[in-house]
Amino acid sequence: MTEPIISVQNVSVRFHRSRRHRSVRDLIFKGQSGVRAGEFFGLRHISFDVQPGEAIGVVGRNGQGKSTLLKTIAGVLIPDEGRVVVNGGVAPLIEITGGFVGDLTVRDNIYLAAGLHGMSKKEIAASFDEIVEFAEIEDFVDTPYKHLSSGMKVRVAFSVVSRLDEPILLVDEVLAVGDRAFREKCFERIDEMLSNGRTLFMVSHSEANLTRFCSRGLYLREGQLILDGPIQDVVDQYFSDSGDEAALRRRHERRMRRMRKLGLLSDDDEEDDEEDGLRTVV
Ligand SMILES: Nc1ncnc2c1ncn2[C@@H]1O[C@H](COP(=O)(O)OP(=O)(O)OP(=O)(O)O)[C@@H](O)[C@H]1O
Repeated sequence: MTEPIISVQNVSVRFHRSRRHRSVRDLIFKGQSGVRAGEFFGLRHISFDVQPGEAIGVVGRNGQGKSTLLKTIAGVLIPDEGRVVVNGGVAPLIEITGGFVGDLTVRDNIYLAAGLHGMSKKEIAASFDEIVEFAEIEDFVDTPYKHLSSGMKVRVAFSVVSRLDEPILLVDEVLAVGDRAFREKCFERIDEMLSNGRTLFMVSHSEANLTRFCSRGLYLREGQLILDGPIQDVVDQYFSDSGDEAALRRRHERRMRRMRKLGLLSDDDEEDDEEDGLRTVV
């Protein structure tokens, strides 16, 4: 087996319910494990390795630590305990507003975001038209970023980040705000990146997207990794644990079967449901 591209060893992240930042006292006593009053584990004793080229889907109900895990891999969050080793650059499609400055124009933001991720001015200039064209924001390049719609912001972010020549791609569910046609373009871009040997980490609540892109799944509950296995096993376990979501899925499948019977849907349209957006963050 080759060296893992990502190694997460016994990682814990603690959050405080009412405080954004830890106090000096907390930092001094940081070595202690366990939580103090008001604290809780965002991630708790998580361990796994990822081989280059693997595509991993992260599942779990709201607030169970999925984004926190992606942020520790992106290096945005430093774990309180344990170690995250990432052997390669990361293209983080997470927290869309993160790398962008509202008062700067779209043009300046493209240069800024791509530059922050190590692209030279020359490289950005060479890719600029393609980035704008992919995002379909030709008429808005000189508009302040803050005046874009949320869908347009996601387009710009995805277009820039997916252009980065990094071996690891992190995708949170931000693409949910994009429209169907743009989502499909993004999915095709992700397919291309995977076929070029990229390693993918994707957070999604959509079985269709998880099984389309990922071969392995990680299931988080209350910050703990409760299952690491083939994506279909992980998805099945997740849906069968979440009673409401399983019911929703069955209802959706019944509706699809009915529509297919009536000739209103081809097999290819099957996955087109509200859930199939991803959440992207830069
Ligand atoms: N910076 C922070 N400070 C305090 N608590 C936080 C912080 N970031 C996340 N949390 C909390 O940690 C828990 C896990 O959050 P996280 O965003 O990782 O969940 P998630 O699984 O991605 O959820 P969702 O599906 O709703 O996006 C939640 O209870 C959240 O409120």
